[in-house]
Amino acid sequence: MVPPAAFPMFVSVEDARAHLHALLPTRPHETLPLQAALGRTLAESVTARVSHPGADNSALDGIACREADTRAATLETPVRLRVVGESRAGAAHAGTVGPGECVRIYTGATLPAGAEAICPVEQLADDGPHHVLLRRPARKEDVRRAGEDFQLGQTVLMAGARLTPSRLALAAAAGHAELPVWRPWRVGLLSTGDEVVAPGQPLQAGQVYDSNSAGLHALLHQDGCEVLPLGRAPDSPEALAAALEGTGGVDLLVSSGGVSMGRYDFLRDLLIERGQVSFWKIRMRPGGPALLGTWNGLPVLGLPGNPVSSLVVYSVVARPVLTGAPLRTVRLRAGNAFRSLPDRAAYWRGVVGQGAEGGVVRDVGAQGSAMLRALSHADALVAVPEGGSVNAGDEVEVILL
Ligand SMILES: Nc1nc2c(c(=O)[nH]1)N[C@H]1C(S)=C(S)[C@@H](COP(=O)(O)OP(=O)(O)OC[C@H]3O[C@@H](n4cnc5c(N)ncnc54)[C@H](O)[C@@H]3O)O[C@H]1N2
Ligand code: MOO
Repeated sequence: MVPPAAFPMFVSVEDARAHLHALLPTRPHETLPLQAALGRTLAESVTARVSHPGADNSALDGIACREADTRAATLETPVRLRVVGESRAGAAHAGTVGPGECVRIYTGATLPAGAEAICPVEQLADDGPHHVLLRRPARKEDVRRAGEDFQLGQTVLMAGARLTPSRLALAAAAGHAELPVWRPWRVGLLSTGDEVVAPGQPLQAGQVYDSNSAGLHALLHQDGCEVLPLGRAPDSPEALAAALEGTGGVDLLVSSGGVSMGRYDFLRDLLIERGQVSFWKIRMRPGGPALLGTWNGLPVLGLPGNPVSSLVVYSVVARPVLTGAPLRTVRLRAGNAFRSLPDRAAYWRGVVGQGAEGGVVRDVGAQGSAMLRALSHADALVAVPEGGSVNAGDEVEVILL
């Protein structure tokens, strides 16, 4: 009888993510000024310290007045109003606007008491020094209401949000000069294999250039991680163990290669025999052989060596865990048939386009695990659940890359 494995095997994609999440340490917060926080993840929700706008104000340069006074205004029969003052951004008119009166007002300036509508300068003509003629009615829609964007005390950004330029602008408008963010994940990145050579070096027969480091480094960087490149380790248990020891305090080591069924797949042996394994093999294709475990307390995500597989497993399993945000998915019509095996979810490399009835996704052609050129054309992964089969024209779940 074959003894049961001492660790989970053939886990689902969801379980693989949960295992990775469970292995990662808790990170400290830090507080950063807005200009340093781009791309970081908020550690606490942000509440507004002011309302925005702070008061009813004008969306246009023009005059503010009582709307009812101006309803009859046309080009031929303009309405005449008396100008009783001026309201500028930062210097509001103190008085009240009465019937038949208006104040000159500028974009962003507080609406004076009594006025509730705006007529822009393009629709005005001066009629002597103290009067204006309106060629059309003033409109309430051109008043920006106090708090219409957000209100004092309202939560404007949720913990876990990735800080984009527009979110930094929002935080500033809400009165925050600095924000609490998580320290970025520190990730060591290692390629394994005797045959793997740094690009730019001469290539001997049987060798391949290290594409995994280039692709994974870029993905990690895009996801806000601090990457420590550890280069390449040959297929020897000693060299691999030395590489695992030399990671200098990273939160996670991401490696590629050496996790499948071969005799020289030593990363697998090291973690199984001398480390701890959280799981080996994921019910997904490509990327099935991936392995997760720890080496002296260091979490190690062993991605498969095949170039497409390593990038796809990272994107599907590791990305949502490291960013703390769900993958961006859409449902689109399939431009061709997609299927999966009974016991594996499939992630087809696809390209999103426009069909007669809206968005459509087609496969990029070559789906082999070493076909990087086809992957480079893909902007999406078509996710087909285990045992699934999708016909052209059906709706399918699409992960945007
Ligand atoms: N008998 C079986 N063989 C294989 C299975 C299996 O289930 N049974 N699984 C296959 C699948 S699926 C994959 S994926 C690969 C994964 O293998 P490893 O993770 O052990 O990776 P290696 O054997 O080290 O390399 C595989 C392939 O990838 C190339 N490679 C490796 N590292 C890099 C790199 N940094 N840059 C570019 N290319 C790289 C390597 O040269 C090999 O061609 O196993 C299958 N086999
Ligand atoms: O992950 Mo292997 O992904 O099918 O080549």
